[in-house]
Amino acid sequence: MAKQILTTKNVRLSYGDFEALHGIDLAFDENEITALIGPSGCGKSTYLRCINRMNDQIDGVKISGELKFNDTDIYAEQTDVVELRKQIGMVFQQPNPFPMSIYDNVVFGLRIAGVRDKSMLDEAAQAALKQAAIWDEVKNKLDQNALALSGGQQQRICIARALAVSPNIILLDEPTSALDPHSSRQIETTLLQLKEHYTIITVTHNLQQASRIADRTAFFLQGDLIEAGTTKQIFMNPEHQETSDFITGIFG
Ligand SMILES: Nc1ncnc2c1ncn2[C@@H]1O[C@H](COP(=O)(O)OP(=O)(O)OP(=O)(O)O)[C@@H](O)[C@H]1O
Repeated sequence: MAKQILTTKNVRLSYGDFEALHGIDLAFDENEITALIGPSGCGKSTYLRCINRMNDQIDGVKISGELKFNDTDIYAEQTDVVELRKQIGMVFQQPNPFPMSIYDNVVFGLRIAGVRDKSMLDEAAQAALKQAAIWDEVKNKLDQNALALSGGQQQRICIARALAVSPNIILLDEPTSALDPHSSRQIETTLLQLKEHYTIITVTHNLQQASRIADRTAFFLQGDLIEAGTTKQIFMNPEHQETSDFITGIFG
């Protein structure tokens, strides 16, 4: 039986007086891709950011409920957020490589963690770039500035940067929405390969993308989780009318 790696129970989040999440119960199995879908403003990104405490920095945010990564209580006082983010990495909508070489981008997290050994860094950089399916394109120019790469290549560098610190879970917030169709498909192929080693949670507006890559899909609407299930069930046989309306394009 698949192992649950992350469980969230009754997650509520308010920005000041505005409650953006109304009590989300959702669990994730290891080595699966889950797509979070729903119309704009329904809380997908807010929920995703709760998982590695990226909302903590926002003024006036209140979060309650239980979020557990394996046995770690994500919001417990003693939880080390830097350590948590090593294990739960994140890739954003806009590729955001740092203005430094490809190599320095990929080993950035390892250096922060104190790794200085050159051969360890080299090995980790090569492994992460291979896993992110960009090694062949950059292996001869690792000292080139990452900002000189195309958008799709930059996004795969960002994926490599997230992978280099050996996370368990990778969160992706619309990772392909700023990319052309060819680059998007390359990222999709990469994600499908990565799920062998990682658990992947991705926000997407692209329903075809969700149906192509996700094992499970969760449909959000106005701060509620309407339903979650296998992608096939959500797309072919949803339990709720709102899900069906969204999938068939009646709203959203
Ligand atoms: N920093 C913030 N301060 C106040 N309100 C916010 C903040 N971030 C998001 N919101 C509000 O919370 C609600 C959920 O936003 P969120 O970005 O999570 O939705 P989403 O489903 O990811 O939307 P989209 O698909 O457009 O990215 C929206 O009403 C949004 O305006």
